[in-house]
Amino acid sequence: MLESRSAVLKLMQNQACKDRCIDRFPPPFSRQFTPYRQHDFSSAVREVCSSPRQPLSGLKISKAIFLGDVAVGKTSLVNRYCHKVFDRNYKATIGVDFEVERFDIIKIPFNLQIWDTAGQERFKCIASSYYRGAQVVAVLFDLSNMYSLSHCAQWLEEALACNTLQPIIFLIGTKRDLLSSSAYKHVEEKAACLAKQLGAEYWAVSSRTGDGVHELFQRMAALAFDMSVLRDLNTLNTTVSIGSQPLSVKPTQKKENFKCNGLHCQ
Ligand SMILES: Nc1nc2c(ncn2[C@@H]2O[C@H](COP(=O)(O)OP(=O)(O)OP(=O)(O)O)[C@@H](O)[C@H]2O)c(=O)[nH]1
Repeated sequence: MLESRSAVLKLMQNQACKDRCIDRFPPPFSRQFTPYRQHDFSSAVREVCSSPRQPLSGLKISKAIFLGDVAVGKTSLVNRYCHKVFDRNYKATIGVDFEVERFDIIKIPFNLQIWDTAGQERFKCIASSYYRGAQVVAVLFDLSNMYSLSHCAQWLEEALACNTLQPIIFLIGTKRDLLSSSAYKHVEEKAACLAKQLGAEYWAVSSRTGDGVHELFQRMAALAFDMSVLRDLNTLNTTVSIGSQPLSVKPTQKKENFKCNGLHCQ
């Protein structure tokens, strides 16, 4: 009995490790809908992380903020990923909620702080006081509510106004399960165009079914980690010596425009 219980525990631990250990760079939702075109961690990051004398100090932490209109599904997305649950009932977030997810990225411990903010106008000034220092800005909209898409630029503008360094930006369509394939395609065209204008990576997910959720967070963590290590290296020096080989540090994340697939962006 005890043996089988510890076997189950071990299995669960292995699964948790598999979920949170990232060695390969996770792909975007679509290669067309991202300004982040790299296929792997930056070579400087791989090199410094595999060195026994890696100069990175302390635990790596990045802050991700989740923004968007009321009831678009911010809390549901965070809860689906962090606690593997989905609640049909709506409970408004008051101010902000906070979660920390621990990853092992190319064998380096990394914490992603997830700040789930309130969409309701009356809590906005509390929520916006948490925007500062975000390395990731995730703007969410409800795929079944085009109004929520039209407010995304405003949400992003407010987040960027509080941050001096350029964050990694995601535009995330939620509640994918509520749309038929053809209805979804129509929304995707508009959302992908907006993502391009905002310099954001586009994703569509469902917290109810879990579709795309794990992949999204893996991608978010990997991009945030890569950027964070590059920034550390830049601050340490523009050149870090590993053994006798000097390691050149590239500038932070290069952003490129992505194809809009022949669509008209309005
Ligand atoms: N069908 C479906 N419903 C969803 C999904 N995600 C969220 N919901 C529902 O949408 C409603 C709002 O979800 P929340 O996660 O509370 O929304 P929120 O953006 O955190 O809301 P605020 O805290 O007020 O800003 C709830 O009733 C959820 O059950 C989804 O993927 N599919």
